[in-house]
Amino acid sequence: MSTETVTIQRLGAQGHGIAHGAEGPIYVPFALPGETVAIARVGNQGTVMSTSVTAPERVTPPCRHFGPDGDLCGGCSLQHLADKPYQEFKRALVVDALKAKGLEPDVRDLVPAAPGERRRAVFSVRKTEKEVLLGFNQMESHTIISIRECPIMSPGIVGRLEMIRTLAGSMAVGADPFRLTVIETLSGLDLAADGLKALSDKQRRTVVETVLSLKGIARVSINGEIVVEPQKPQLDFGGVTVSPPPGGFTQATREAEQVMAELVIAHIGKSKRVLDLFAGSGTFALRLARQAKVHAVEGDDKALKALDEAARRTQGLKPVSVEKRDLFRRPLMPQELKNYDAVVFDPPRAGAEAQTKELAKSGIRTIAAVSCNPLTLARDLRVLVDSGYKIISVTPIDQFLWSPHVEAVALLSK
Ligand SMILES: C[S@@+](CC[C@H](N)C(=O)[O-])C[C@H]1O[C@@H](n2cnc3c(N)ncnc32)[C@H](O)[C@@H]1O
Repeated sequence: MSTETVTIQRLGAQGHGIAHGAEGPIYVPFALPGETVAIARVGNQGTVMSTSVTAPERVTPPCRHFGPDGDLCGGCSLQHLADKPYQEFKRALVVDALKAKGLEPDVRDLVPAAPGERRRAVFSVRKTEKEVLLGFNQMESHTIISIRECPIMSPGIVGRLEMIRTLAGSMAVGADPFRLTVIETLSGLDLAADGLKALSDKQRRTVVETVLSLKGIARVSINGEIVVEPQKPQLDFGGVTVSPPPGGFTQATREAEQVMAELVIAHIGKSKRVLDLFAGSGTFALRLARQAKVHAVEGDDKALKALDEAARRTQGLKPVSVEKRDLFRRPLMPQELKNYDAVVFDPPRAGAEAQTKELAKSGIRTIAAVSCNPLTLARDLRVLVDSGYKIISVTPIDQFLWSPHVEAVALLSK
């Protein structure tokens, strides 16, 4: 370890300050561009010991768990940056990724997120002799910071943290950590635990009794199996009610989902036959089915079943068909793509490389690409642009407040 004084030049993709050292970049978490800081350095990582020049963009973090003045909760990395530069940083993640692939389309302003919007959280849990730790891993560590507040999460989750902690404690087997995904649905909280050892019959009964004694829990599942379900969890996709499978994918905020859906629907316009690829439980497919015939393709059986069931139950939708398919290994081929006028695709972080190569050979005129990873989005858009598609706009959307993650919706046509 060595100590030195550095000036921060810019923010890196993870939201860390970057100083230019003699041997390359030095990454300094919680330091901002323009700040001069004394750091303790190990390799290319610096820890701030003191600050002699403070950036005017620095603000007081709203959460007691944040940063070195808190307990280094790893849930957020950018609470110390003022709104405007924070929003510019997020937009630049998209602009820079596109630029690196030679693309300079019209990138709109970031659609911002507000505190209290997150309806989905993935907690780390561990039961110790003294207490149940429920929170997020400390930055770059396995230590769980047991949270008492969280400004990004919805009041429906934060207001029930103690209840969730009690329930998590009743599920824990030994001292091994596990993951607990909590989604606030219209009918109550949907809790899905993963990575837990099998419960004894007695422990299962305790979990069921605990849930039934509490208010506001819709369902508890463990390793994908429903343990107790006082209410079916329900989500609303543009007026269509869906019961998602345990632990299934859900957009993290309703607000971001709504913006993404509006952009996609407006672009797809009057197209009559629409393909939704990586469809999940139907976030886009079910909304689009109000105006078009939709074929939804997805790799997760249970998500697709939820989509199908919601489509059958809802009056007034155009026909919706579903197909379970691994789109990485078996993308839809140009011959199959002939049947559609428009496509929306919303892949996981790895992107949709195989599928975009086939879309590039198709005659489909209208494409909406939704992405949570600007790097793979840029790679996939490059393929489409090279085959004659024009990017009309790219809209960055903040769904993960104060993290370095950003969503984007790219609209293309040819
Ligand atoms: C980012 S989510 C989007 C889901 C949906 N569009 C939504 O907005 O709720 C990505 C989806 O891709 C699915 N998926 C992941 N890998 C896949 C694959 N190889 N083939 C098909 N679907 C896949 C996941 O199950 C997940 O539902």
